[in-house]
Order: sequence, then C-alpha cells, then structure tokens
Amino acid sequence: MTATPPPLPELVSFLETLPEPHILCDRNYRILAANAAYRAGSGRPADLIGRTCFEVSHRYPVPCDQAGESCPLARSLKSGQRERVVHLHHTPAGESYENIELSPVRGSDGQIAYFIEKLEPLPVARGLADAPQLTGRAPAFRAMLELVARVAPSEATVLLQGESGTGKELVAQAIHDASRRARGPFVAVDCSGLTETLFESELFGHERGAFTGATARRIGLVEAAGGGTLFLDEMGDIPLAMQVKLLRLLETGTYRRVGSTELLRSDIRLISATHRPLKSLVEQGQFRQDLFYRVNTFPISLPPLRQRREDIALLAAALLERVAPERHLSIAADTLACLENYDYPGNVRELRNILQRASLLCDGDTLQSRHLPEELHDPGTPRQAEQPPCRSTAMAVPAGSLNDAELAAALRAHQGSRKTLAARLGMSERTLYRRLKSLP
Ligand SMILES: Nc1ncnc2c1ncn2[C@@H]1O[C@H](COP(=O)(O)OP(=O)(O)OP(=O)(O)O)[C@@H](O)[C@H]1O
Repeated sequence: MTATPPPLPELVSFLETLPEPHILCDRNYRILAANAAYRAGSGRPADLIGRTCFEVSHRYPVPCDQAGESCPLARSLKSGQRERVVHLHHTPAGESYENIELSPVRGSDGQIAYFIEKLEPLPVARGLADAPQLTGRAPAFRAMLELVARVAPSEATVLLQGESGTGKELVAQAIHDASRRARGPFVAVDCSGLTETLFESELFGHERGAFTGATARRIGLVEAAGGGTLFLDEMGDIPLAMQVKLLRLLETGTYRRVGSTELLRSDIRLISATHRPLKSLVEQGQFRQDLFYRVNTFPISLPPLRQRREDIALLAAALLERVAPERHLSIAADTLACLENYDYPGNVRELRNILQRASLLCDGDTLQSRHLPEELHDPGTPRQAEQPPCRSTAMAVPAGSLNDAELAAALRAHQGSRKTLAARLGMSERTLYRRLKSLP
C-alpha cells in the first residue's frame, strides 16, 4: 500500500462545517478525518482515524466488494467519478440503511488522492426488525432499495411492478417519505374495479349536479394529493377511456372536474403499481402505449418473497411484533424451517397473515409448526420434497381453524379472487371452496 500524504487542513476544516456526516478516506480505505456531524451521531469508536471504513461501518475484515457488497470506493477508483450506493451500516441505533455518496478528490498530479464520503440515513428501511418499515437484507431487496433511494429525491414518475403482497404500497410510501414532498399528502387509489365514471369523478372530483346523486361539489383525489404524491395501485385496471384523461393530466398537468369546463392545474408526483406486466397489456390492446411510456419512466421490480428466502426469518420477527405486539412471540426452529421452505404466492402479506393466524392459535410464547396452515406441511411441491417435511415434529392443524363466522367475514371484506383469498387465509383453494360450500 502506498503511503498517503496527510490531507490539507483546509479540506478537513471544510468538512467540519458540513451539516451531514462526512468522512475523508484515502485510496486504501483508511479514515483520515471525520467531521463533527459524523462524530456526534456516530457512537462509533473514538479511535476512528487510521481504521478502515469497511471495518468501522460494516465490521468486515475486507473491503465491501470482497464481502459481496458493491463498494463505492472501488467503483469510484474505476470510474474516476462520484458514486452513490445504499449500504446497511452498524450505527448506534442498530443496523440501518444509509445512503452513501462518495466523491473523489484529485491531487495536483491529477490522480485521485482522497475520497469524501457523505453518509445519510435512509429512514424508510431497516435491516433489522422495525415495525412499519421496509424490512430486508437479501441482495434482491437491496438492489430494489438502491433504486428507491435514487429515485425518491427526484420528481420522476415511478412504476412499481411486483406480485400481489410484495410491498408495492409500502415502497410507494417509502418513496414519498424520502422525497421533497414528504410533508405533503400521500394519496393511494386502488384502480381495480372502478368503472369509468366512478374513476373520473374519484380522480378529478365533480361539480354539484354533474350527475344524479352529485348533491354537492367534491374535490378529487388529484386535488387532494396536491403538493404530495398520488399512488395509483393496479394501474393495469384503469379503463381505456380514462387512460386518455390520465395521460393528459401527466402531459399537461391539467384536468377538469366532472361537470366543469374550468381547467385546473395539478401539483402531484405520480407513483403507479401493477402486478400485471403493462407491456403485455399494451400488446393485447388493453393499455395505451403512450401512457405506458409516460408511467414507465423509472420502473422498479419488487422481488417475490420466494426470491429472497433469506429475509423470511427477519420479516417473520418484524411482522410478529406488528401482529402481536404485546406477546413477544418466538418461532421454533422447525417452524421457521417450514416458513422458509414455503413459496408464498401471496408474498409478504401472506406471511403476515400466516403469522397472525398462528399467533391466535398459539397459547404459549413459541410458535410451533402445528400452528401453521396445512400448505406449509404439505410435502407436495418439488422444493418441499428436497427437505424433510415439517410434519415430522408436529401435528398438522386441521385446515380451517378459522370458524365459519371468521371465514364469512373474511369473504365479505375481500375484493379479489378466491385464489388470493385462499392465499391470504393460508389455506389451499380447494379447502377454501370446500369450506365456503359448507357455510351455513
Ligand atoms: N419489505 C417489507 N417489510 C415489511 N413489511 C412488508 C414488506 N413488504 C410488504 N410488507 C407488508 O406486507 C403487506 C402487503 O404489502 P403491500 O400492501 O404494500 O403490498 P402490495 O404489493 O401493494 O399488494 P397488492 O398488489 O395486493 O396491493 C403489508 O402489510 C406490508 O406492510
């Protein structure tokens, strides 16, 4: 390793004035200076200077890129320019995602001599269990979070794509919370099942007398979201005729209330979500191509839970705290194995519902595999066949520990298909049909 000349005192005193936490590193990852904001919030070791950034922030013995993470310093050395990444760091508040911006500083010979690293917490996500926030640390989750961190501060229109229950609404809220509009409203609209007329008046509002039943003037959701974010969930379900009006809103920033000729101006950022690939809807003529290009400016794919199984234990702990906050339940090892081995067609929502149900069935303080629904015991699928079935240590709960009244209530509250209802209740479709048939 080549010795690095001590940094100019002017550079160190400049960093000292910056309000955000900053450190100065050399090419060999050694910390040469840390500003007051970093020291104040750090709780990090007092003997920082001379230690490496990977050891202090990650407790890694080797640079991040050798530990399977992207290293902004290595990237910046290669690209010669500023690099940004999201990293999971050890902080006094536990593990926390941080937005890192690394800028190279060149010496008089034109070579990179130092790096200035700015570290800002990404308050919307946690690596460890923390109730309402996005939880996860799997590579697929981190890649998604990196995109969230990049796009949030901009005004770009975002399209979230992912299966039902992967956390699209949570991510939309996270983008809003990390944006300049965070103090403004976040208005979520479920576009599925809205007819054209209902959609138009919901979105744009209506004047008094605009149609039968319009007894008073009503502002629309676009207006309600003014200064904030409008989240359109299930974008693929918007009727074709409404797509034109939505496109006009996005292109010109203007719209009219139903029954009015007055042109109103909107100040919204649009985030939309879909579980159906919009591109194929375009090919089938069900979605306008021009609108597709307009909303697809910054697409983000949310990984299904089965593609981030390593997060299941972490998520289960976080979700259990949410569904049974007072009980501090733990999960038996074989039960966790069942949970980790299941495919989750309903994704994180299904995991949450499975845990909610299990917590109701469990009288003690440890969830056992007999508290899980039959699907998780069923050694039918190829993946489950690879491992010993969970049945070995536990007695399966008869399908449908929900009583008839609970099942009927769930049916009334559910708006999607029977398939998603079955997934949400943690039972097979077959069982659901059988139970529904026998309802009094
Ligand atoms: N990464 C995550 N960390 C913690 N909770 C999560 C995460 N992802 C999803 N959840 C939880 O899972 C549930 C479903 O999430 P959400 O409603 O955001 O999914 P969705 O993709 O919008 O679903 P749908 O397509 O059916 O509308 C919520 O309770 C949410 O809080």
